[in-house]
Amino acid sequence: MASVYSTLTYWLVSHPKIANFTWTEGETLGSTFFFVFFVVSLYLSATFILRYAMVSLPSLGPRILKPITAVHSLILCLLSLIMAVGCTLSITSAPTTRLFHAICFPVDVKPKGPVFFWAQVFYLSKILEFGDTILIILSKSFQRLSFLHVYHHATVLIMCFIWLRTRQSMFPVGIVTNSTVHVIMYGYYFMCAVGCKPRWKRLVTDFQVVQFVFGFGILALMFSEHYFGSGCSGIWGSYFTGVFNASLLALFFNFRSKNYVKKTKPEVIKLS
Ligand SMILES: CC(C)(COP(=O)(O)OP(=O)(O)OC[C@H]1O[C@@H](n2cnc3c(N)ncnc32)[C@H](O)[C@@H]1OP(=O)(O)O)[C@@H](O)C(=O)NCCC(=O)NCCSC(=O)CC(=O)O
Repeated sequence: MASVYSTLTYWLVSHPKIANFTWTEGETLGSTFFFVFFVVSLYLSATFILRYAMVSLPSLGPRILKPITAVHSLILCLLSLIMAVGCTLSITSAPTTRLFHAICFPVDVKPKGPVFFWAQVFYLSKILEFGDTILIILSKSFQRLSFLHVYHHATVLIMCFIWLRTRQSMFPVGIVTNSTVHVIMYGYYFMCAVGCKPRWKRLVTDFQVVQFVFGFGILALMFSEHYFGSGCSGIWGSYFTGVFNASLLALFFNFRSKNYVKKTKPEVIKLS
């Protein structure tokens, strides 16, 4: 057990590429406002154009699409697992006095080291998640191309860029919780794609809702430390995350009530 822990810690935290990672605006891959603007615009316009082009084009068919969808979901499931473990170890293997940094970075924090490395991987993984949208469109499951889906995929990339750009406190906890939820979510999608649709779809949605509620708890802790304690880095980024979190919570409550809450039929009053 100890050797598994030390091997994982070496490959996911202490490896020189991770330990010496520095996020530098304009130098690190995807680290400019232009990049984010370009990628998000490309995503939105490609989604819009493909969506309408596919109306008159034939669907690729499940024999081609299902294996691609399965591989895509499996890759994201495994990548999410690696990010969840990597970021957790990066937080916990730091000296105990720095554990609180997972919630509140000092105001003069430098964007380097393992936690920032995992934030960069997490940020780039959000571009890989755009594949979900392409697969939905190619399969012509247009009812699944919801506002929630497109809004989430586009805005989450902007949020991750802001995390890095503002050295935003709290993002390590965000990476661990979201990656953990995505292990379950992409596991669910993988099983759907290989033809064994799980019965625990509702549980996936509930985990997603819990992560947003939990996010508010952490946000409150961070704000209290920022305004009544020694101060935390990236406070304006935290406001963005808070608003995004609230909008997703509202959209997921709506999704939940539409998908799982049983509709009771109005009682028929018998007139005798
Ligand atoms: C249970 C959910 C995860 C998914 O709900 P859905 O209604 O979309 O689920 P569903 O049962 O229709 O999905 C099954 C279908 O998805 C296909 N499928 C498989 N892999 C996929 C992938 N990587 N992307 C998109 N679709 C995929 C399967 O082949 C199957 O098709 P077939 O039915 O033909 O066999 C839910 O909680 C949810 O998140 N709903 C919002 C919709 C959404 O886009 N979520 C992801 C981004 S939001 C997010 O990610 C928030 C977060 O950060 O936690």
